[in-house]
Amino acid sequence: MSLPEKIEVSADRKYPVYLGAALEDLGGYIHSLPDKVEQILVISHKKVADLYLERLMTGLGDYTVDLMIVPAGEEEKSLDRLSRLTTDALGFGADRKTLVIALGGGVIGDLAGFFASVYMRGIRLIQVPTTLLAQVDSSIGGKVAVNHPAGKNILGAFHPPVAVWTDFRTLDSLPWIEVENGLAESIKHALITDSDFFSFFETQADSIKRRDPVIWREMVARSASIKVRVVSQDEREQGIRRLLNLGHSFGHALETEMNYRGVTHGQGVSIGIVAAAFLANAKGLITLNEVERIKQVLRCYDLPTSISRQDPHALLQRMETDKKNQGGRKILILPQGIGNAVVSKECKDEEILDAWQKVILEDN
Ligand SMILES: NC(=O)c1ccc[n+]([C@@H]2O[C@H](COP(=O)([O-])OP(=O)(O)OC[C@H]3O[C@@H](n4cnc5c(N)ncnc54)[C@H](O)[C@@H]3O)[C@@H](O)[C@H]2O)c1
Ligand SMILES: O=C(O)C(=O)C[C@@H](O)[C@H](O)[C@H](O)COP(=O)(O)O
Ligand SMILES: [Zn+2]
Repeated sequence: MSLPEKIEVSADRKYPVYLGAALEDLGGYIHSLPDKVEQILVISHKKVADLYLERLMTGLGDYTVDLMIVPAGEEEKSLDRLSRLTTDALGFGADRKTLVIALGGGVIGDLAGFFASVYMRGIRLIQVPTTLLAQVDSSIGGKVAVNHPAGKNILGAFHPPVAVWTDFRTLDSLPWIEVENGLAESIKHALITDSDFFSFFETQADSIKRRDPVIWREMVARSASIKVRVVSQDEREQGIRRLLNLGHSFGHALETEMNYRGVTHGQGVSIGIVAAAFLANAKGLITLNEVERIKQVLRCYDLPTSISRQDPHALLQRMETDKKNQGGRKILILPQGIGNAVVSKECKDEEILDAWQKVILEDN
C-alpha cells in the first residue's frame, strides 16, 4: 500500500485532504488528533456501509462507534432527516467530543456535514467520500446543506471537516451512472480553470471509460487539487469560489423543478454548463465551436446536453432562489473560452430564457 498524497486546504482553518488513503488506516489518524475523540457516529447509506464499514472499523476498534443509516436519495437532504439524525444521536449519547464520519457520496457528505455543523452548535466531521463526485468536489470546501421545497441547499453552512480521507478503491464498486456525476463536476473544474485538463478529458476518454487506475488517479488528484486551490483562496464564496457554481443556476433549477426525479445533480450540471455556454456565446465570451467542443466532451461520457418536456418560464422562476442572486438580479457564471470563466452580473431574463430554449428539446 503506497502512502496517501496529502494536499491541504489553507483557509480560516487548515485541513488535510488525503488522496489514496486506506479506509483501514483512518482509526490511526483519528488517534493522532490532538483533541481526543470520545465517540464516533458513522453516517452512511446501507449499500455503502455493507461494502465498506468493515474496512473502516478495522482501525476504529478502540472507539464506541454508532452507525446511522440514511435511505439513499436526494430527498433525504431534508430537515426531517436532520431531525431524525438528531434524535438518534441523542439516543446514542453523542456530545461535543463526538466525531461524525460521513461515509458516502455527496448526499451523505452534505447531510452528515450539516448535521455536524448544527448538533450542539457544531461537532467535528471527517469526510470519507466514496463516489467520484464526492472525491473530486463535495468532500472538499466545507459546504454542507439540506434542501428546502423552494430550492436546493437553501439551509446550509460552511463547516470545514477535520480531514478528507479519500480511498480510491471505493470507486471500484461505483456504477457508471454515478461516475458520470463526478465527471460532470470534474469537467466543470477543467472548463473554469485549466484548458490542458479539459483536453485530458478529450484525449483520455478511452482510458477513463475503461477505468484505468493510473488515469483515474490523475483525474481525481487534478480535480481535487483545483477545488482545494479555489476554496483555499475564497472559503466563503465571496469571489473566485463562485466560479465553481458554473452550470448550477440552471442545474439546480432543473433539479428542483423535477423534484429530484429523473435528473441527477451531475446531469443537471451538465445541461446547465451547456446552457451557460450558449449564454456566454450570446455575449461574445465563447465561440460556437467552443460550445460544440463542450457539448462533445459531455456527450462522450454519456452526460446529457439537453432535456425534453420542460417549461423555460417555470425554470426561470426557479432561478429566483439562486444563492448568488443579489438585490433581485441574477448572477451567473459563464465560461470565457475553455479553461476560464467569469461572474456575469448582466444577465437579463430574456437572455436566460434564450439559453434555456437552446437546451430544451421540442416535443413532437
Ligand atoms: N458540498 C458540495 O460542495 C457539493 C459539491 C457537489 C455536489 N454536492 C451534492 O452532492 C450530491 C450528489 O452526490 P453524489 O453524486 O455523490 O450522489 P449520492 O451521494 O446520492 O450517491 C449516489 C449513489 O451512489 C451510492 N454509492 C456511494 N458510494 C458508492 C460506492 N463506492 N459504490 C457503489 N455505490 C455507491 C449511494 O448509496 C447512492 O445511491 C448532491 O446533493 C449535490 O448537491 C455537494
Ligand atoms: O463548492 C462550491 O462552491 C460549489 O459550488 C460546488 C458545487 O459543485 C456544489 O454543487 C455546491 O453544493 C453548490 O453550492 P450552492 O451554494 O450553489 O448550493
Ligand atoms: Zn455541484
